[in-house]
Amino acid sequence: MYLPSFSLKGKTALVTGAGRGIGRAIAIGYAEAGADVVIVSRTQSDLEETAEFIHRVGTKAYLFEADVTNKGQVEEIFETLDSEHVTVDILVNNAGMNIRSRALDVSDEEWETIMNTNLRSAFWFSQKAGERMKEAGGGKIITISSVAGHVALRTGVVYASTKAAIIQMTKNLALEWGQYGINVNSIGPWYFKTPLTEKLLADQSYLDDILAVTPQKRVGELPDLVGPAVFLASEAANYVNGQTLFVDGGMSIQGF
Ligand SMILES: NC(=O)C1=CN([C@@H]2O[C@H](COP(=O)(O)OP(=O)(O)OC[C@H]3O[C@@H](n4cnc5c(N)ncnc54)[C@H](OP(=O)(O)O)[C@@H]3O)[C@@H](O)[C@H]2O)C=CC1
Ligand SMILES: C[C@H](O)[C@@H]1OC(=O)[C@H](O)[C@@H]1O
Repeated sequence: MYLPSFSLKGKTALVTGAGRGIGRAIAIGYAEAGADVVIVSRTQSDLEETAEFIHRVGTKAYLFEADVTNKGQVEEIFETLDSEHVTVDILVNNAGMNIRSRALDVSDEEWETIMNTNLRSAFWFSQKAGERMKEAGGGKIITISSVAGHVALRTGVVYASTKAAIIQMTKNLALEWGQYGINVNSIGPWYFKTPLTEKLLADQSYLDDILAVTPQKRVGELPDLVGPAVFLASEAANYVNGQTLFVDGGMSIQGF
């Protein structure tokens, strides 16, 4: 039999930033693929909405209202999961944010906030999940980068630096943890309409600029991202490691 399984039945996935946007879509998509889902964000009402979708699909949702930039809260999530004998088979480091300042205007506080949210939190979750996956004999770790980590965008140097660092962190963790059956990969989206980008994409001239450098001439729809996320979390990606999959309508290959 050649076709590996794309099912996530019997697996438990932890998705950070699952209160809305891409994280919510991935969490629901994983539930539709059969997984139970641990969902993390700072807004309980958002988490409850996501959980409602998961329950309708018929799998379990574990809600954690937490700030991923607070190491104590990250540790508490894993301590609670351990105490409830919940094993994280799949980790998606999705939580992220951006403050779109020009380089000369970036404040130290902006640097800290973007770095801690986008990069440091992903490393902390990866360490916690990775040590457990090593004991369990394997797992999947997926971190959401961006085309901004691969090509220069006008959306901020600090954000771009975090997304480029994610691409390299993915390679290094794959190098160290591949021997334990852990697959560590990243997804690099171009623009998708979410609360993070809604205002930008509502500006027609900005949208025209985006479409001008996008071979598929459209921004992403959330199902376009959930498919690759399910693939990388499934057995179908058991020999994919250290890679960044750009889900970008061809934007990152756009030349002239
Ligand atoms: N949308 C796009 O076009 C693109 C997005 N990306 C990346 O995708 C990821 C998701 O983006 P998107 O869905 O658009 O963003 P949204 O702002 O729509 O959602 C972000 C989610 O992360 C949560 N979050 C943010 N900060 C924290 C924190 N400190 N602790 C816990 N949760 C947090 C938010 O919840 P709360 O604020 O309630 O905590 C929310 O649930 C990000 O990493 C982003 O960089 C990459 C390329 C393109
Ligand atoms: C494609 C980028 O990641 C995009 O740029 C932004 O301004 C948003 O932060 C999105 O993440």
